[in-house]
Amino acid sequence: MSAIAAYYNDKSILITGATGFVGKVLMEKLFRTSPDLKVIYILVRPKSGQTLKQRVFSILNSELFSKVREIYPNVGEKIRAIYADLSKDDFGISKEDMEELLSCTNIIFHCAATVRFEDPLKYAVQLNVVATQKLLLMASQMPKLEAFIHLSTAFSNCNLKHIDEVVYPCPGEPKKIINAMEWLDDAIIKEITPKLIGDRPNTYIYSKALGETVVQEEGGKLNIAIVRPSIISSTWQEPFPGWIDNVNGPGELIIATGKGLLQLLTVGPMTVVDLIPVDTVANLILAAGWYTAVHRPKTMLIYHSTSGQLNPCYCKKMALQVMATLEKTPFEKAFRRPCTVFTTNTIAKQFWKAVSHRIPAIIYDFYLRLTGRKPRIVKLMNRTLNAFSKLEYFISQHWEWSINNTEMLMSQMSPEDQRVFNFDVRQLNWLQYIENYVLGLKKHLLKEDMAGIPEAKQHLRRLRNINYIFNTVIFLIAWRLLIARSQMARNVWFFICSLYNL
Ligand SMILES: CCCCCCCCCCCCCCCC(=O)SCCNC(=O)CCNC(=O)[C@H](O)C(C)(C)COP(=O)(O)OP(=O)(O)OC[C@H]1O[C@@H](n2cnc3c(N)ncnc32)[C@H](O)[C@@H]1OP(=O)(O)O
Ligand SMILES: NC(=O)C1=CN([C@@H]2O[C@H](COP(=O)(O)OP(=O)(O)OC[C@H]3O[C@@H](n4cnc5c(N)ncnc54)[C@H](OP(=O)(O)O)[C@@H]3O)[C@@H](O)[C@H]2O)C=CC1
Repeated sequence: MSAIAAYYNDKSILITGATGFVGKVLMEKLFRTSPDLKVIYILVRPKSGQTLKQRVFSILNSELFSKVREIYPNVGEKIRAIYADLSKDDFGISKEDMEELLSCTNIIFHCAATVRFEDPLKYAVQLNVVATQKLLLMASQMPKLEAFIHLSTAFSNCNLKHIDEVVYPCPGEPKKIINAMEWLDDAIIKEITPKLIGDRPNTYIYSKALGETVVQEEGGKLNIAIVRPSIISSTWQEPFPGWIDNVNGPGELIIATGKGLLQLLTVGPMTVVDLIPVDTVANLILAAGWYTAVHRPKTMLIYHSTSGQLNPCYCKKMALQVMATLEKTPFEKAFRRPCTVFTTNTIAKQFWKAVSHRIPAIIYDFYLRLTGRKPRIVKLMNRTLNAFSKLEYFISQHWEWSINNTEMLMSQMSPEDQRVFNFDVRQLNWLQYIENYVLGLKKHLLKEDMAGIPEAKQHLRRLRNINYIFNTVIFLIAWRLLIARSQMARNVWFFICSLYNL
């Protein structure tokens, strides 16, 4: 049997962020590989009118958990959902729940965070720094704790081009920043945010970097490891290929491309996009938890969960595969036919943004107004272009991450562990993976049925015809105006007419 799977059997595991993208996959894998684990405590808040119980119920009844339900129909009995809001002082956890957590927890996986790039700095610090600090304090009072795994991001030091497995100094001492966030006025915080975050692109990345410093400085005698994934994407293999329920990052751009909203990609032919499948990340987290608890390394280890070093995914190749998949299995109700222009030129980019994005959106909204409907495309286009400009940072540059610790971890695992908790991305076939990713977005996120494909194709054919007609009309108008103004154009026109005896 796998030593890692055996390790988690009989353990009480605390997961924060278990309702999120990574947390769900982590929990699913734990139940599937270590069904004899004692309990998984999850810190959850009520959300969108759903109680804790309803949230857990909908996760356990989702497609992601279908294999777990087969193996283990009463899986719900092993989950203890504990009310907690990490943005509150003491997380709002009741005294009894806190006592149980402190006395029973063996391992903590800290996945919760706010991942929105542009949250106000105060909120990002509250969630990604202060909550981490409080969780460390809780952990220090847990007598049975064996390991604390903190999830950060590979981009926490994206101001550097080569990133080692160390915690780098961050502008601003966490304690001072936390203090300042408590008493400074929101308007002042907003004003000083660009100065504070310095050469990091947004408040999310900055707060994750600060969070790492807190882990290093305040981890004390705890047995800690940090896992830094790059751009987390749909599942590669487990529990089945292509699962995703999150629109963050590439998903947002692929959907916008499939719906014909985004027709531009600012990448060169050799630009690498550092994708890492979510099941690979979960496997690495579990392996790191086992290694930290069992081998107790003397210093805190940082593991990069990235793909670029071992098996790079070239952005242009990826985009072409996205387009090829969309050709076979288009998304429904597209605004325009999917099409991508590749450029790295700033002027060309602005031109395409205006000509193939904003102008068609304005025309379509005008048409909606004329037909008595509510205009909505300009707003959607602005959102898409805004999201694109925020994500562009991560595809227009290149980073290198050291993977010594990750490789060391793999070498410490038995062949059986390497198979069950596989995070070796060298085995990944990107073309097949991207196809499954696009299909996964269609199925699990957009909830589109494969039976709707003929209708979606028909819709795209209509859009193509409208496009032809539109382009012909524009060409004729432009030509007519040119003939009216230029003798040369008139001569060319008469020449063409004489050729055809018109
Ligand atoms: C061919 C392709 C190749 C791809 C090539 C791969 C490139 C791939 C690069 C990725 C690179 C990431 C690398 C990060 C690495 C970490 O560690 S990041 C962790 C993950 N976090 C993220 O990815 C978060 C990124 N997103 C954000 O922070 C925010 O969405 C943005 C981009 C700043 C935009 O913020 P915003 O303008 O405030 O918009 P937001 O509040 O998100 O949306 C408002 C509403 O508009 C909707 N909306 C937003 N955008 C859209 C849209 N495009 N369409 C429709 N509705 C939309 C929302 O659903 C929302 O609706 P409600 O929920 O209010 O009903
Ligand atoms: N996604 C990515 O591409 C990457 C993510 N990461 C890191 O991985 C981790 C997980 O990210 P991911 O799963 O994608 O993020 P999600 O946004 O999907 O999940 C975030 C989780 O944090 C929880 N959470 C947020 N705020 C609170 C709060 N106030 N109280 C309690 N819980 C809260 C959410 O709960 P709720 O459901 O209630 O909102 C959710 O469970 C994060 O630490 C992130 O920084 C690193 C690199 C890339």
